[in-house]
Amino acid sequence: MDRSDLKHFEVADYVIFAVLLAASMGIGLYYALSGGRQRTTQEFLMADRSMRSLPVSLSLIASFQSAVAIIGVPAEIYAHGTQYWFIGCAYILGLLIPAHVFIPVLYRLRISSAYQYLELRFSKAVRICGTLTFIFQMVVYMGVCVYTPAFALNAVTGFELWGTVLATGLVCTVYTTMGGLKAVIWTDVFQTVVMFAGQLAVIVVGVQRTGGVSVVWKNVWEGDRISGLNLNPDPTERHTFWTLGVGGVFLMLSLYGVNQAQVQRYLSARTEKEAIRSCYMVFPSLQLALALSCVMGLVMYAWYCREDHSAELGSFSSDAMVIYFVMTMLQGMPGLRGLFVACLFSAALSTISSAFNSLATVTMEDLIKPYFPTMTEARATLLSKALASSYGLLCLAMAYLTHLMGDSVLQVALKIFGMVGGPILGLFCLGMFFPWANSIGAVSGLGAGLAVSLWIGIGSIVTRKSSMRPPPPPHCHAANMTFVIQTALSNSTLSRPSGLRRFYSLSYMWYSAFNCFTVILIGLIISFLTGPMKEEDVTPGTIYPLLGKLLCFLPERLKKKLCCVTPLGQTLAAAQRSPQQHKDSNGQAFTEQEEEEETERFLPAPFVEYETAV
Ligand SMILES: CC(C)(CO)[C@@H](O)C(=O)NCCC(=O)O
Ligand code: NA
Repeated sequence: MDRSDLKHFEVADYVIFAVLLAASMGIGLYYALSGGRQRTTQEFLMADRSMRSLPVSLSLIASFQSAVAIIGVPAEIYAHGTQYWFIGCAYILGLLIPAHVFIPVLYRLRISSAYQYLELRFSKAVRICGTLTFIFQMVVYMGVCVYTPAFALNAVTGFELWGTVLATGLVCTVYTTMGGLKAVIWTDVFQTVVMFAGQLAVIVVGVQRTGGVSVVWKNVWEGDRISGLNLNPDPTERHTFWTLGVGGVFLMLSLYGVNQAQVQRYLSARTEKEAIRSCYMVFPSLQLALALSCVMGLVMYAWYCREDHSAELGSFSSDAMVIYFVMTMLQGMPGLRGLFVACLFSAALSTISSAFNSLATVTMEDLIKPYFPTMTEARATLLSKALASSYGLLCLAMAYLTHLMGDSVLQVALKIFGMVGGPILGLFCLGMFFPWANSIGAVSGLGAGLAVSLWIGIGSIVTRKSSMRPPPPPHCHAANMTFVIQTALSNSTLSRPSGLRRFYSLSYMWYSAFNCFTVILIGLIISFLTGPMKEEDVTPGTIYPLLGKLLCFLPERLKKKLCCVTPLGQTLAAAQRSPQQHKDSNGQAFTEQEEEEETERFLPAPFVEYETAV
């Protein structure tokens, strides 16, 4: 196909794309002018804690479903078959655990930033380390998110690369800064719908042009794209049921359990029940999103395996190939190319806006407010807006860094989640599940976890060349044989890595779990060496009695000795009873039902100060 034709967009395409941008800006403007007009940080950063579960759930899936997933997952399926789809299994525990463990603890503490938890449980120093790690994670991830759609579009259609990056960053900065979290959540809802519509359009047109569902199925089956359950226990095998279904749970926990972008949404819900319900509602939408991207990869394979396209596709990375496929497929269908571009940008914008807002929140709540307790609300809000927009500019700079990396974008994003998100998950688990962990243990654990994760991560990049798989086959029947031979050859010539190399070749899907356990292990060892925390020193409400629940068969006395029995409701009641922990203690007993409305009264001392300072 003629390259110039790929660049050809009709009026309808421009209109659809313009509608997306205008609607996003419009929502931002609406929330800038309605409600409290974004004059308090409670509104700007927490949406007045008034959200219902449906918008929150759509916003939750939008946060980590960016153009990386829209392009990267089909590219993965096209090249390596449907094994990646098994990550859907990880969504079950990966959402149930946040809903029933992390949300109850964090929601009842009435915090604004997830990292406030770390101060309550450990100390200021741990909180600051946690916050800085999170900022690092999100800033690097944001770079990948803005860069991906711009790069892929540029490679295929010749769209101006840095112009696209700049436009994404600016539009997003404007509506995020104007409308606060309410605008972020409602634009997410709209953008998620556009995202699904765009993917669906490509699939429907693609199946039809390839010759119907049966032809697609026949081609992908003969091309060996439908992967069975791979139960190989080797942890260096990139995608198996274990790496995806078990390692994936930890990836999901680091994103849906403790990542500020998500925690902030849970906290913006009007009740704890509503927050939990929104987490449940993520499950079907996330499965749908995964299914759409996987099917798109299969349709793409079915289309290209009919004849030899290597001349056409030769120069593209597999990510750019996805865009090339879509643009070819939607040729001559006015509006649909525009819809797909809108889909890519919806995915990117909804992720970046969550990142901006959560970054502004943690910078404000964790790094600025505690040190300027007398700051007026007006000034704090102005500063939050300034922060949201400066992170916007920073993300443009990070896009340039991603430009220099060059791996499959999906792999880059998931590696960032595992390398930096894994240790943060470990820190929260250490605090919530292990009452003995102390502050020194937490800081050393996090430090050790980050060091080990950077070691493996960088080691894997340096030694990567040798472990790369051969490129995907250009067509299914004939070329399939050469593919099999190539794979067999590369497997035999590539002798099993030994020693450090084997360590470096750990599947990136294990990064979250591995780094989480490193933090817990080192954290516990250091805590026991420096004197474990005593139960009475732990701030009530910050421990989830996981061990108590897991060891429910042990006799009560032994469990008490292990100090892991206090259920969450009782710890809150204890906060109320203990005078040095709680200022407005009035000795009144409370029942489970009252808890929801009453938590504010049972806040431990540090909170009462925050809340009154606001
Ligand atoms: C984060 C998961 C695994 C959750 O389903 C998925 O959305 C994904 O693969 N995301 C890739 C990163 C991104 O889309 O930015
Ligand atoms: Na998104």
